[in-house]
Order: sequence, then C-alpha cells, then structure tokens
Amino acid sequence: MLLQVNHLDAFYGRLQALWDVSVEVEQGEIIALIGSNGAGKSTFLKSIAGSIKHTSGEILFNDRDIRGGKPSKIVGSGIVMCPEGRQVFPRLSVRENLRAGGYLAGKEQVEAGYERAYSRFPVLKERASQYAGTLSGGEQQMLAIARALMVAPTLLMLDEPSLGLSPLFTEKIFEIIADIQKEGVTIILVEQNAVMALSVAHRGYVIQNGRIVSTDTGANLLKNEDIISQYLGSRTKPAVR
Ligand SMILES: Nc1ncnc2c1ncn2[C@@H]1O[C@H](COP(=O)(O)OP(=O)(O)OP(=O)(O)O)[C@@H](O)[C@H]1O
Repeated sequence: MLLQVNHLDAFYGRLQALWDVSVEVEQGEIIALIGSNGAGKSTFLKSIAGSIKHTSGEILFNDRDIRGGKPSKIVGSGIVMCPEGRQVFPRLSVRENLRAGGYLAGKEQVEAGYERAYSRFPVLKERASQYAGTLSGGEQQMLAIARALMVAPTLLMLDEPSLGLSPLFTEKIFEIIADIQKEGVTIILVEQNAVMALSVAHRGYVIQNGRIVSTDTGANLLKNEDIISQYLGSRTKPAVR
C-alpha cells in the first residue's frame, strides 16, 4: 500500500473537521474523494500535506508515519498537493512559478522539470515569460499542475482541479490527469464534479460531515442510487420544460 490513512481525526482549534477517516491508496491508482461543500475534502488533503497540525491517527506513506511532519519534508518524501483555486504566483512569470515548484530540487532536476512541463503543456512554453496572473483560468490550472509535478512526485493530490473551468477545459484537465496516472504517478482527486472524478477514478470515497460514508470502485459509485441522488443528481434529473 502506498498510502494508508488510519482513523484520522483533524481539528481547527476546538472544531473537529475529520472523524475517524480511513483511506487506502495503492501505487498507481486514481482515488476520488467526493462530498458536498464543507464535508472535509480539503482538510483531508491538507492533513496529509502537513499543513494541518492538529490531527490524530496514522498517515502511513510507504509504511512510515508522516503525520505531523513538516510540509517541506512531506514534499521531499514524494507527496505534492495542488491546492484549490490554483494559487499560482500572479506576479511571477510562468517559468518562475515552475522554478518555485522545484525549489526543493537540484538545478538539474529543475531543468528536466521545465522540459517535462513544456512538452506536456506546450502553451506554457509559449507563455514562459508571461506573468502567471495574466493567463486564462484553464492555463493557470495547467501551470498549477505543472508546478506540482516539478519535483516528480510519487503521489499527486489535486484539490478541485476543474473549479471554474469551462466544460471543454474541464475535459482537457481530466485527460491530463489520466495521462499523469499512466506515467506512474498515483493521484488523489478531490472534486465537486463527481461524475468526471468517478469516471477516471479506480476507486472513490464519499465523505459527509467529516466522515467516510461510502467507498467502492468509481464505476460502482456511479451506479449507486444513493450517491446518484445526493451527488450526481443533475445527471439523472430529466430536463424541466
Ligand atoms: N481554517 C479553518 N478554520 C476553521 N474551520 C475551518 C477551516 N478550514 C475549514 N474549516 C471547516 O472545516 C470543515 C471542512 O472544510 P473543508 O474545507 O475541508 O471542506 P471541503 O469538503 O473541502 O469543502 P469545499 O468543497 O467547500 O472546499 C468545514 O466545516 C469548514 O468550515
């Protein structure tokens, strides 16, 4: 098992946001975590990334408990998070953003990272010296993913990669996610767009009020009546005339 989260609780001060969350991720899988606003999806990713300190339970990565470790150390161990809302540095160029993503890596790895980023996303090469803040939303999402890949992670965590994107760009981003997995990167995908997420995911977990309430293969969750009515409703409702 690449990642094994056991009985994780997470807190913001006295407010408990995760309750007894257990999730397993095998090497090479895409795992989708779906749930409504405020369910605890980002909190789960942030707990793994080390940016939420007040946690209990276990987060085993390659059998080592990384819970409570420094975020930079967790990145160094091969886990990278691509945060919600992209959060590119708007006043840095595309290339400088990529360099920032590789700040823990050596010069050679950064050079190789540019090459990988530019071959995967040719538009970023065309815009290498443009301010990231002037890119379109979809291009910024590509940059955020490319920046996360600069350290060649083993596990990539994507928080709402399709947020605010047009249907066309959303499809493109999901194609990119599938390609990244084919290259051997394991992925945890947090999405409001449950249909898309479960379509690419090997397995999915459903989180509600900070607790995992269901888990199955992506295909089975897409067929599950309860899940459909709660999270995939718009797909099945007939159009109102
Ligand atoms: N910095 C914080 N301080 C206090 N409470 C927080 C903080 N961040 C999140 N929370 C609370 O923790 C709970 C889980 O939030 P979280 O952001 O993980 O949900 P989410 O599933 O990612 O939702 P969304 O899809 O809206 O981003 C919510 O009740 C939220 O209000």
